[in-house]
Amino acid sequence: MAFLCNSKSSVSLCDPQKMKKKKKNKHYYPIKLRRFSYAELEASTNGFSPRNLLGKGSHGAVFFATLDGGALTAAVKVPISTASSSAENEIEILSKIRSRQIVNLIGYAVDYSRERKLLLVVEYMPNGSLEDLIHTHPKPPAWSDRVRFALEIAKAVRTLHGLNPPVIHRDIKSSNVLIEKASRSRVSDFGLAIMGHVEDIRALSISPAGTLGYLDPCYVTPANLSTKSDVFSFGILLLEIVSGRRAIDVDFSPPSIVEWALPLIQNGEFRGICDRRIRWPRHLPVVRELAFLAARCVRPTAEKRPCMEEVVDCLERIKKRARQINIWNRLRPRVTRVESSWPLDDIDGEEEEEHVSVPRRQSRRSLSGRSRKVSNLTSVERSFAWIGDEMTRGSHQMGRSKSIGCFREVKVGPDGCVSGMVKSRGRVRVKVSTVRLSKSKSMGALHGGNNAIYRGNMMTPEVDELTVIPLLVNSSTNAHMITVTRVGKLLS
Ligand SMILES: Nc1ncnc2c1ncn2[C@@H]1O[C@H](COP(=O)(O)OP(=O)(O)OP(=O)(O)O)[C@@H](O)[C@H]1O
Repeated sequence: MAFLCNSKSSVSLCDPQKMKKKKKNKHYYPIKLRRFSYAELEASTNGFSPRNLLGKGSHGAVFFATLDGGALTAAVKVPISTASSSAENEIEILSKIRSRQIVNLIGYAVDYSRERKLLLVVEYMPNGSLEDLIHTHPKPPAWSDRVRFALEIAKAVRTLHGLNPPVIHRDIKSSNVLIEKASRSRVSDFGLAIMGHVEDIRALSISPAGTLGYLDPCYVTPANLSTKSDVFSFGILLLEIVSGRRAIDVDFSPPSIVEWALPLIQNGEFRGICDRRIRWPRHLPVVRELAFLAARCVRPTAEKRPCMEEVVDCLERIKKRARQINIWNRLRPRVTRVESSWPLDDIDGEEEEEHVSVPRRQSRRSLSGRSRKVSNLTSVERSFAWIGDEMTRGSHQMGRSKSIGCFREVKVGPDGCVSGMVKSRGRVRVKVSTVRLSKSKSMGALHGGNNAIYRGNMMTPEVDELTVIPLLVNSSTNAHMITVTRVGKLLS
């Protein structure tokens, strides 16, 4: 049977006959499932050796396999006998879908010797699951990665819901999100997924299923099934991503993540739901928006939850905001405190106090007159703080920022003034006559000379769309590298 494909989606529902015609479209991939022999899979997993075991779930075990003489690495899912219907279901659905957003099916094998079990061969994801990453990894993911993961998962679910007929995954959770080599996340495990129009599925009276903690409370009878059940599970996953706590965790009171997080969100206590293992102060606006989005996804009334399209849009905005904050973090001199309405700086001791350090050529003492804690901000630094504030309020002015080059042939005068040429990677070559490096080590602020201050940015008069930010004075080599950042939109 052929199904329609949304050309914008990277998923294809495939009819092999039509695939030939569509082959040129990069969104379409031919789906040709390979049939492996049981012996082949047995050999490729060293006889399903515990050393090859990647993990166990309620439906069976997953083994690492090396096939085709080492050319193909894969994961082989061996279901427990009672779960063979889940394997059949997974083959049924994954044989029609191919996407970079999901863990695709490569092929299958039938174990004739036992209870005619179906073994699934799926793409191998070398970086484990999101569950491992959030809960057990020694270095938990940073905020920008968390937002990216949330967006990738949301896009995958949106794609599934956007198919014709739609696919409802029914088991969105952190252990079903696997991380590929390039750290991208993909949705896996389609054992419970259902393909079809909601009305048709409801008529089939398939019993509600899912994982405790992620299961939509509205979905208690087959008649209540809708794509909004996935939205609920996604909301739980989002809370897990933000808080770093499990969907159900008896170490917390209340153990249910929804009951624990919602009152905190309603009271605006975003610090309370943040994963404390990572530095977070400046990302509080991001956390706040993620939390609001999660709260909308887990609304008790399914109709009031957003659809995945809306969730993706919202996460795109949050991702932009996180990126702006990251840029701002790089631009902003590290300060003990900023004299602005920045709401995040009063966080218990998380801000680093940074003192001025001096390039090797100058003694610390020779600059001592100028050295200061940066709580005494210069006008430029204050202007930077203004940019940060704008970002927090959601200004999109800083949307386009790109490092395009760095200072070369720079001289630092005894008074701390810097002059030299900017050699950009592109065509622009800017002469910067004098900038005073009022703070060194990893950050500095520019002053005076031929530079003008425009809405908080340092701007060379020669090229009005460049912002010159001294980022690094490499004292070990005496090379003075100053990053030049293009912030065109700010100047509009
Ligand atoms: N394609 C894969 N590549 C690498 N590791 C995988 C792959 N698929 C599964 N795993 C690992 O095996 C574990 C078990 O996966 P499986 O899908 O069987 O169960 P689960 O999702 O953890 O739990 P449940 O079956 O109860 O939903 C996963 O947590 C993951 O660590």
